[in-house]
Amino acid sequence: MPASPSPARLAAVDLLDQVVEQGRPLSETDRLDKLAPADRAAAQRLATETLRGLERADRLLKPHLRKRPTPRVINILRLGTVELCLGGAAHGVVSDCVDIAAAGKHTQGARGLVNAVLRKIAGEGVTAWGKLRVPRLPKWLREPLVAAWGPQTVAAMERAHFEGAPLDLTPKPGADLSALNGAELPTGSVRLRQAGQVSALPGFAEGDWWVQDAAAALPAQLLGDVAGQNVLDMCAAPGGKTLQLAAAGAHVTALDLSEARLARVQENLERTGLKATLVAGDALTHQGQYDAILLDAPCSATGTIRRHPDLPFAHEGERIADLIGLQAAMLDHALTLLKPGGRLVFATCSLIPDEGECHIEEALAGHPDLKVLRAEAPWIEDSWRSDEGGLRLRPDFWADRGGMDGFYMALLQRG
Ligand SMILES: C[S@@+](CC[C@H](N)C(=O)[O-])C[C@H]1O[C@@H](n2cnc3c(N)ncnc32)[C@H](O)[C@@H]1O
Repeated sequence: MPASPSPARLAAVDLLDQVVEQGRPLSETDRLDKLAPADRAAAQRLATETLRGLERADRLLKPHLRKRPTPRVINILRLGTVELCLGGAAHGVVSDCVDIAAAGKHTQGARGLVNAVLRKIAGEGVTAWGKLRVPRLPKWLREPLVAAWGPQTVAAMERAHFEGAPLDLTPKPGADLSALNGAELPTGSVRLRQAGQVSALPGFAEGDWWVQDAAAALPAQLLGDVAGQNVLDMCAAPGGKTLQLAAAGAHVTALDLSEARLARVQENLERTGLKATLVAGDALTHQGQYDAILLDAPCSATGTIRRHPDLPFAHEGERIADLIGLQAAMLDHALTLLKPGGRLVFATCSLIPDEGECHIEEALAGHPDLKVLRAEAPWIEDSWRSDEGGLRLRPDFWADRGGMDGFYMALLQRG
């Protein structure tokens, strides 16, 4: 009888099948729900590391595979290859991958192949790994990014994607995060290089902080002092920016189309002891008048590939044109909800200018009473400023600190 493989590795191979073979993003999986929290975190880490290194793994595996094995066997080999090349202990990785093959009706026959290939990788592949090129973005995304930012910048972005992302936390005002031994960033986020299971970290249960990339924490800060103001967070879930605005003393209306995602905002509010009014509804028809609005519009999320390396595999950009139309319509409607003199931050976690800079150029052309305000904060670097007055953040920025998500944001005011 074959030994049982580790639940985390087995789940990670299932996740790879889902992403690479079925084109389904990791965020849509329920495969991890029944795992213990530590296994869930390990499976997630193994799957994301394998997706980041997939191009390199395939290059190392190719000379050892005379006939192409089934997709499931390839994914077992990819997982094992990446783990070995990132320093995994050869005996444990190889025998577990063999056990994963042995556990499947359609993969049992490939046990010998998995064993032989991974032993070779453990012997020779590990040195070759570091000499291979940094994995590239797929063509559908690489081409428009090269057109927008040039080949050198895109290569730097790809290096940042391959590095992966640290865990950034936004502290609740007044909370003491010293037990986490993180590094405080100039923008106020606290960065942890090695995090593990988030819910086991000190201060999680007490609601002292929430997980939020350092770049994602900036749009809410651009609104400035919101204490006592009525603020609409127009696409609020899962709620990182709602929490920031509530913690800054705003009366927040947190709107989102998805009731299921709003439930996560509610959980986050309860855990942190913060307050906001939750509204399930459509940003395109919502009514009201607000002192300030944060529009963190749905987008391609291409700025988050460091954390979500499944994204380029899960689709080929076919929804981006629709998203661009939706973002423009949301911005137009948001402007009608703003009191005279009110401020609006438009933001997307995208690397594509059509989802960022271009919207602001068009909004300025279409609304003569609209202006872009110069964002002022001590942590803003000149290289972040874009021509139309917004901030363009890229994953290759802050390279020596561990990078940041790609984001676009602009602070607007109606006359
Ligand atoms: C980029 S996410 C928002 C992230 C959030 N601001 C945060 O910081 O946690 C975009 C959100 O827009 C919501 N959404 C999509 N279409 C919408 C619509 N028509 N009206 C309101 N919300 C919408 C999605 O459900 C998703 O939660």
